[in-house]
Amino acid sequence: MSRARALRPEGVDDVDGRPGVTRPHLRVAGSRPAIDAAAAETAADALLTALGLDTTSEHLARTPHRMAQALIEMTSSEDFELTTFPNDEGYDELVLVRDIPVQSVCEHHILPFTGVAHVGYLPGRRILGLSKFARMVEWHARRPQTQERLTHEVATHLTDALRPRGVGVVVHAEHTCMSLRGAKVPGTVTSTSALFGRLREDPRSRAEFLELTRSTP
Ligand SMILES: Nc1nc2c(ncn2[C@@H]2O[C@H](COP(=O)(O)OP(=O)(O)OP(=O)(O)O)[C@@H](O)[C@H]2O)c(=O)[nH]1
Ligand SMILES: [Zn+2]
Repeated sequence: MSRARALRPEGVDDVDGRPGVTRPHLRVAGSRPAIDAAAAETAADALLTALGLDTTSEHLARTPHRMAQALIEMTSSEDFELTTFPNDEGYDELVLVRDIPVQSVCEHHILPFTGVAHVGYLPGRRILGLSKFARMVEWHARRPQTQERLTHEVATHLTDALRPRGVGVVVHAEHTCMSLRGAKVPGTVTSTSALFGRLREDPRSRAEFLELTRSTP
């Protein structure tokens, strides 16, 4: 099953003949093969055993199952319909949805990173259903990621879907691979941004966007 089909450039592709409703497009890297939950559980059992845990004990008997299910849940996003509307009023100021929760997993350690995303755009011919900003962030976050790629993917997705005059995405997140292990620096926040169009090129729009998205979790 393909995750979704590619959007038409103008972002008015349809789902079941409904104009303005699209589904997320394929990732540049290609769609992911089907998840094998049974194999994941067997592998989790082997990993726990290799770590010296007794998965035959009553306490841990279902831990390989839970572990596999938890990892599947944290790295699987649900498709959604991306509803857009015509910008009949010609609204041309910034639309910004702030503090969207980010829950992702770093692809280097398969450990969570969490924080917030601020997503905004300067509308062109179409506007986006407000709930879809959060769905879009979640869709790109629920897989092994880097924060940079996540930020860029959301900005690209919004650009493809709406062809707006400008797009800006800022993500502030804490990586548990840095806070709980390794460097062990809890409280460090990584900030990333992707700015396209006027939000990148026009100094006033850029400054306004960055000022409004400065806050961290
Ligand atoms: N750029 C980027 N790096 C990340 C992200 N998530 C984790 N990393 C980093 O990926 C790097 C992997 O480096 P390695 O040296 O191979 O891994 P490691 O030996 O576990 O490194 P330490 O974490 O320093 O102990 C680490 O520096 C992580 O902090 C991310 O979203 N973006
Ligand atoms: Zn990591």
